[in-house]
Amino acid sequence: MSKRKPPVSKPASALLPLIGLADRPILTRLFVTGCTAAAANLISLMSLSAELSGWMRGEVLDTPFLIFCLSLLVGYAFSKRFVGLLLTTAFSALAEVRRRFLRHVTLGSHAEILDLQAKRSFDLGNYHLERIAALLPNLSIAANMMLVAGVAYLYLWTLSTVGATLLLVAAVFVGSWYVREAQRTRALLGDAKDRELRMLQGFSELVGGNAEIKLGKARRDELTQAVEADIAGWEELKRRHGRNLGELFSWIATIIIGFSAVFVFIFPRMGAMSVAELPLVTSVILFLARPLSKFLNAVPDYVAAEDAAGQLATLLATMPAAEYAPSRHARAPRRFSSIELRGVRFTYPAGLRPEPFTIGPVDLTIPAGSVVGIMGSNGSGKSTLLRVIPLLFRPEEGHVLLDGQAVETDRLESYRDLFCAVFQDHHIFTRLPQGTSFDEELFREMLAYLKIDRLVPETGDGLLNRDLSKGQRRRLALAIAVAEGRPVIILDEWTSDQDAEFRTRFTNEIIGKLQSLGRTVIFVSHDGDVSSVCDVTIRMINGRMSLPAETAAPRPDTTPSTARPAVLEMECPQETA
Ligand SMILES: Nc1ncnc2c1ncn2[C@@H]1O[C@H](COP(=O)(O)OP(=O)(O)OP(=O)(O)O)[C@@H](O)[C@H]1O
Repeated sequence: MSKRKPPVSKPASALLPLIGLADRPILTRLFVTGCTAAAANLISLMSLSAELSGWMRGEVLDTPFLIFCLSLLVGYAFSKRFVGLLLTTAFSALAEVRRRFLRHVTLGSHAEILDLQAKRSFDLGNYHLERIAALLPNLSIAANMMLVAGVAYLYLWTLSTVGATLLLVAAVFVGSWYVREAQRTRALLGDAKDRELRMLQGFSELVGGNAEIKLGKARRDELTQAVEADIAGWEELKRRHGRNLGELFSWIATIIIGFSAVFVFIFPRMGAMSVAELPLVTSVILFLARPLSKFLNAVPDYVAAEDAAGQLATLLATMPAAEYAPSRHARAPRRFSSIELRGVRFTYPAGLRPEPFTIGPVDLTIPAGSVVGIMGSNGSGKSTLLRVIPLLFRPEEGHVLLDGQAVETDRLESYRDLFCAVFQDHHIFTRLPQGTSFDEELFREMLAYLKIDRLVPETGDGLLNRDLSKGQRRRLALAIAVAEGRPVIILDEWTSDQDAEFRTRFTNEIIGKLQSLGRTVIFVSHDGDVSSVCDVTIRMINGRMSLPAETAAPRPDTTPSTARPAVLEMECPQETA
C-alpha cells in the first residue's frame, strides 16, 4: 500500500516571513508604534469635532486647538517611526535574501550553477525581490492607515453602534469581493510575466544569433513573428490589468462615498442618529474614508507582493545548497606530492538527452610538476574530467586523494585553491586579482611572452582590456592564470583559437615554460599526438579512460617518479579573510 504523504500546510503569508515580520517582538513594536500614531491622529480628529460642535452650539472652546496641535505632532512622529521601522526591517530582510543568493552562487554546487535553470533562478529571484522592494513603501503606508482606520472605527462604535455594525458587515462583504477581484487582476500580471520572459528569450536569440538572422530571411521572419506575438500578448494582458485596476479603484471610491451618504442622508431620517451627533459622525466617516481608500488601494499591491514572495520562496528552496561552510583559515597546502583519482565516476543526468552520460571509473595519478595530456573525440568526456579533477564536479563514486589523503568536504575549499584553469568557456574578470599572491611582474612577462603586451596596457585603474580576439583572450586568460601562482594549471583546448605559430609554440615551448615555473599542467588537446610532451597521456573514449601503455610511465627526464613524488616548494595564495 502506498504511503500517503502528509498534507503540506501552506503558510498564511509568504511575504511577512520574507520581510522579517514573522518575528513577534518586531510585530509587537510595530503594533504599539502604529497604534500610538493612530490614537494621536484620532485625538486630533476628536478635537476638531469638539471644536465643530462648540461652534454649532455658539461656544468658542479654548483647549481643542492646543490638543489638536499636540496630538498632530505626536501622530506625525509615530507615523514616521512606524513606516520607518517597517521599511528598515523589511529592507534588511530583503538584503539578507540577496546575501543568500550570493552564498548560493559562491558556495553552491558548480554542476548545478552551470545549469541554465540556475541562472534563470537567480535572474527571476532578483526580479521578484525588486518587485517586493518597489511595493513596500506603499504597503507600509497602507499598514499605518489600517491602524488609523481601526482606531477611528472604534471611536465610531462609541458614536453609532448601528453605523459601526453596518460598516463592519459592508467591510466583510466588499473586502472579500475586492480581494478576489484583486487576485484575478493579479493573475493577468502573472500571464503577462510569462509572455515577457518568452519575449526576452526571443530577444536574446535575436541578439545572440544576429549574424545568422541577418543572413537568413526565413529564420528572421519566424523569430520576429514570435517576438511580435509575445509583445502583442503582453500588451493586451497589461491593458486588461490596467482597465481592471481602474475599475476596482473607482468601485471602491464609489462605495466609500455611497456609504458616507447613508450616514449623512439616511440615518438621521431614520432616527438612528441625532442631528447633534451628525457633525461628529460625518467627520469620523470623512476621516475614515482617506485611510480606508489608501488601504483598499494597496490590496492589489499586497496580493502582488504575496505572489512575488511565494515565487521567491519556491526559488530559494530550489537553489543549490552550500557545499561547505567557508573557513577563514582554510589555506591551500603550500606543497603537494600527488593528486590521485581512485575509481572516480561522475554522471550527468539524462535531461534533454535520452541517456545519462557517465565518465569513469577513472584511476589516475598526477605527480606534482608533471604534464598530463587528455585526448579523445568530441563528447568523450574530456572537459568533464577536467572539472572532476579539481572537484568542481563532485563524483558520485570513488575518491580524489591529495598526497594519499581523500579530499573530503572539510578540505574541499583549500584543495580547489591548488588549481587555476582556462576552460573553454573561461571568464576574464574586469579587473586583475588584487591579492598579494598575484605576481604583476610575471603577468607582464607572460603578456610579452604571449605577444599581447601592447594590447593589454597598464591602465592604472586596474581595468583590463578584454576587447580582444578569441585567441588573444585565451592568451590573456593564460597570463592571468600563471600570474595567480597556483601549483596546477588546467587548460581546456587552449590552442583551439590559436594561430599556427601559437599552436606549435604550445607543445614545443609553452608547456615546458609552465613546467619550468614549477606548475603541474593538465590539458586537453585535439592537436594530434601530444604524448611526446606529456608525462601521462590519457585517451577518453565515450566516458571511459584509457592510458596508452607507452605513455603510462612518466618520462624519465622531467617527471618526478610516482614512487618518490616531487615535492614542489610553491607559494600558494592564501585565503583572504
Ligand atoms: N551540463 C551537461 N548536462 C548533461 N550532459 C552534458 C553536459 N555537459 C556535457 N554533457 C554531455 O557529456 C558528454 C561529455 O561532454 P564533454 O564536454 O566532457 O566532452 P568533450 O570530450 O570535452 O567534448 P569536446 O571535444 O567537444 O569539447 C557529452 O556527450 C555531452 O553531451
